[in-house]
Parts: sequence; C-alpha cells; structure tokens
Amino acid sequence: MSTTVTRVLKNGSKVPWIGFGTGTALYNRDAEKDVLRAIDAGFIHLDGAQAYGNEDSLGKAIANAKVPRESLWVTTKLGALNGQTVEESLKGSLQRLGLDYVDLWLIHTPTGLEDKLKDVWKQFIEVRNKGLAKNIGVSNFRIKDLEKILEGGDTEIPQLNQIELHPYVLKATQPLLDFQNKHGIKTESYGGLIPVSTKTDGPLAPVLKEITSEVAKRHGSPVTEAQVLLKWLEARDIIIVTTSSKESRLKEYLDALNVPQLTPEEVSAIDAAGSKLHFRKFGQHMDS
Ligand SMILES: NC(=O)C1=CN([C@@H]2O[C@H](COP(=O)(O)OP(=O)(O)OC[C@H]3O[C@@H](n4cnc5c(N)ncnc54)[C@H](O)[C@@H]3O)[C@@H](O)[C@H]2O)C=CC1
Ligand SMILES: O=CCc1c[nH]c2ccccc12
Repeated sequence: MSTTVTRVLKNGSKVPWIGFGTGTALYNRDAEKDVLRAIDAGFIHLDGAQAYGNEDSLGKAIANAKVPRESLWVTTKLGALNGQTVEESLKGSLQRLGLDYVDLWLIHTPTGLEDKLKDVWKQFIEVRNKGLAKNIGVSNFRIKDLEKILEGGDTEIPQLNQIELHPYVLKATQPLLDFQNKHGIKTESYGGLIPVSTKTDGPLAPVLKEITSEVAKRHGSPVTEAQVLLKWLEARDIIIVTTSSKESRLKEYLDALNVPQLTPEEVSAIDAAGSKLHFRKFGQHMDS
C-alpha cells in the first residue's frame, strides 16, 4: 500500500517514493534473495548499477517476483564506457537484467567523463527516444557538471540527480538543491541514514533522539530515528534510495510513511544540528 506513493518528475513520470538499493552491502554480491525480500516487504522501486556487479541477480529477482515487471520501477546506472556507445552499454545492462527497458537510466558519476558529458547526455536522450529507458538522469553531479550538460540551452534537463543527502551534507548541498529546484531537476537521495549507521556521534545525535521521542508521542506508538531521517527527506519532497537485508528494517522504512510529518520547527532543528558538522561518505568530488 505505502509503496504506491510517488514523487512526480518534470516530465510527469511518477517515481515510487522509496527505493531498495543493490549497492553498498550487496556490491559484487548476488542480490536476488535480498531484492525478493524487499519486494515481498512492499518495495516496488529497485536501484541498480553496472558498477554494483550484480545486475544479473537483480534481473533474476525481477523475473521471479510475484509483482509484474510493469508494476516495478527499475533504475540502473552507466559505469565506465570502455569504448562502447551508451546504447551498447545500456543494451548490456538490459541483457543482464532480462528487461527490454529500464524506468530510469543514470550517469553514475561525472568523474572520468568530464570532457564527454555533453555527448554522453546526447546519447542518453537518443536511447530514451528509442524506448530503452523511460526516463534519464544523473548521479553525483555538481552544479558545474549540470551546467556542462545544459550549456547552450539546446538540450533536455536530466529528470533527477541521485546524490548523498542527509543533515551532515545539507549545508554543502544547499546550492545544488537550489539549482535543481530552479531547473526542475528532482533530487533522489542515497546515504540518508548515515547519521544512524555511520556518523552516529555527531551534533545531530541528541537532537534526533529528542525529536524522535516527540514524534512518537504524536504518533501514539514507537518511532525510530531512521524513520525521522526519512521524514526529514520526505519533508523536502525528495525521492529516497535506502537498503537493508533485514525484513524488520525494510518494513520500518516503508512504515515511515505512516509516521506523522515533522513540523517546520523540527525540520529546522535537524538542519541546524546537521550544519554543525560536515561528513560525507561517498563521492568526495562533490566538495570540489
Ligand atoms: N549513486 C551513488 O553513487 C550511490 C548510490 N547508492 C544507492 O543507495 C543505496 C543505499 O545506500 P546506503 O548508503 O546503504 O543507504 P542508507 O544511508 O539508507 O543506509 C542503509 C544502511 O543503514 C543501516 N541502518 C538502518 N537503520 C539503522 C540503525 N538504526 N542503526 C544502524 N544502522 C542502520 C542499514 O542496515 C543499511 O545497511 C545503495 O544500495 C545504492 O543502491 C549508495 C551509495 C552511492
Ligand atoms: O553507488 C555507489 C558507490 C559506487 C560504487 N561504484 C561506483 C562507481 C561510480 C560511482 C559511484 C560508485
């Protein structure tokens, strides 16, 4: 039920609000069981990448799922081109996934493609026009990378930029978020739970604890700090990609939708506590 909630891209496509990721813990590992567990829990949005080395097992899960392919949202991302065209590379992904299209095709990172971004993006539009990808976007792009693509005003915007986003990178990311809002480029977050999984001793910790307790009182039942972080992203109308191999955690993430909204004061208190520390886990180029 909860997974039918969507965020709308500028082109009108509806993206399920939360996705299950096959990177990080599943990197270079068979993801089939984990993806099937996530689909059984209620996830219909799956996030893959060529660089994760497991598109074939993501494809097996899609083939063996009880949910029809057309009810799923499948994302994958371009790794290194290695002399291939974008179309050849995407066709390789489609073959590994056992699909004839993906819902979203992203440039995983601008790193290594700096001189070719405009041409690669032109090829992304071409494969989208051929129906191999329903939507196209980017990941780990800074303002200057987006500007390279948009230069000349003769092209389409990327529908979204998938970036690390949590309170400890908010201050550094705000100019990018403002740029994206101005151009209608949606933000998709990864790493949203870093303040409870990785950087647990920062200035946000006591604030998150107190707000979680307040939200639980309003909810009349227990709420977790992870759910409050997901609500913080939800308050910004951001698409979320997360992950877990535990059924209980998958349900906890999906159940965040039923948790009361954060008040503007709670959102501001989290912003303020997060701004006291800069901590980034992935894509250090984002700070350059
Ligand atoms: N485009 C890109 O460059 C990147 C994309 N991604 C995508 O995003 C997905 C999710 O990335 P993550 O950084 O793993 O997401 P995340 O920040 O949502 O963290 C998920 C992790 O948090 C742990 N967790 C949840 N609640 C916890 C708690 N209360 N205490 C301790 N640990 C807790 C889970 O066990 C899980 O391992 C990846 O699988 C991948 O698909 C991830 C990194 C980079
Ligand atoms: O997606 C998350 C981290 C990651 C793993 N491999 C690559 C390659 C290029 C950009 C990011 C990543």
